[in-house]
Amino acid sequence: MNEGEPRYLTGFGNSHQSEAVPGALPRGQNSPQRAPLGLYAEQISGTAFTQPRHVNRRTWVYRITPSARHSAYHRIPNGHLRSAPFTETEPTPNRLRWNPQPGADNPTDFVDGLYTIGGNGNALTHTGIAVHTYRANRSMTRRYLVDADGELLIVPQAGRLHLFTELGRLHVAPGQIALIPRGIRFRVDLPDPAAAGYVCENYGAAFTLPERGPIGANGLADERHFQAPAAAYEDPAEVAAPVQLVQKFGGNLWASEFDHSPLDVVAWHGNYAPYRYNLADFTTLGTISHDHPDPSIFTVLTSPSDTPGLANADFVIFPPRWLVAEHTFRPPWFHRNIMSEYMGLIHGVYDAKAEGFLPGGASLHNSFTSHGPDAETYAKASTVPLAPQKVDNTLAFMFETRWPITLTRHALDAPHRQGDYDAAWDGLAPRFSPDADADPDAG
Ligand SMILES: O=C(O)Cc1cc(O)ccc1O
Ligand SMILES: [Fe+2]
Repeated sequence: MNEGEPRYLTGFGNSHQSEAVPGALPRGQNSPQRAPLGLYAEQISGTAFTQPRHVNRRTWVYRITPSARHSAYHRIPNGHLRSAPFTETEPTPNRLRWNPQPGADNPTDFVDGLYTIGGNGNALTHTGIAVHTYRANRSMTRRYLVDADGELLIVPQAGRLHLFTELGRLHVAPGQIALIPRGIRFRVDLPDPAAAGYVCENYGAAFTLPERGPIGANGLADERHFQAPAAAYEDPAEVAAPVQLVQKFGGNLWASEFDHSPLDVVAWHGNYAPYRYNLADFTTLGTISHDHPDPSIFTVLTSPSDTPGLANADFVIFPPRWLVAEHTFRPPWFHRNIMSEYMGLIHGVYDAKAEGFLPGGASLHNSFTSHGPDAETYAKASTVPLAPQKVDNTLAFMFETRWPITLTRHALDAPHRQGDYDAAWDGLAPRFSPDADADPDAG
């Protein structure tokens, strides 16, 4: 059940059904007196039973051992993992940027390699997000992870990840993303010597696709490009018990010893499932006349809040695209927003930053901090002849969130944080001249 390319089920939020062994899924009902093939039935509810149908998420699993059979959890060290509420540092109005974080020296699996940058909200009241990075150089062996605090949006930057989840296997590479729902158990194998990337731990409402409004029925991310895993389970004969299940709960790591693999689901049906998505499948829209659109046009996934249009978090990408706007300053404009923006770079160069924003690096522009193009980008983009231009070799992303992100102590004091980020805007000298043309670019 463990070899080769995984099989996938198509569609975002679909009600899927999948059997690793034919006949494992009961027909016509969820909980027969005895489930097929000697399996145990269990329901995993990602939403309250009574939430409206369009957001209701639950999956029925048919497993070898009930997940209830395990010993007590005990606390284990959190390493560099931290949770909301974030109180280690004062929220900062400064613009911050980090160089790529050094890789791990010691043997480090995905759990050990989680490193929290910061976040907002509260893990226990299911609001806000945490931003983490990961650096790993070995597979999780006889070890599994489950996060009761939030869902995990994993954005690989270097190295592939093989995710073996309760519901089956997902392979992801840089340029793709994976989402592990809250409460779903998994482990991470590394087919390459090392892996690095970013994680948005979403404490709030599950990520969903944004409304398209006047865009119409197509464009942005399409439901059919999301893939959930087909059922797959670890062969009990191949798992050397005891194994450790690490649970993130209330901001801390806990561990329980299991005498069997927690990945023992032989069949499942429902709509609460992990998925992967290839960012190259995103249909990128932009202006075909003038002016730079707001980046909400690049939203892949959104975690709504109780206020319509105000996201707990948005996952936004800046993929390769054509720029054709006439008489327009084409890169992002100077701006200050109520929303807070954590950005990372998967590869290439980001169009607002000619210098210093590196693949594997990151920036944070908290609520109402002034930012935008650096001096070099401004100088070029305000004078360049405006022929149609392909922005290629680039893939940046943003975790945009409704509340300021408060940093962890280690992220604020990190040696790889750039001390001179403010200098990016130093070269923007005043150019005001009352006698100049009123509107030299008027179209
Ligand atoms: O700050 C950034 O680079 C992200 C961003 C991009 C854009 O095109 C418009 C606004 C915005 O915050
Ligand atoms: Fe911004």
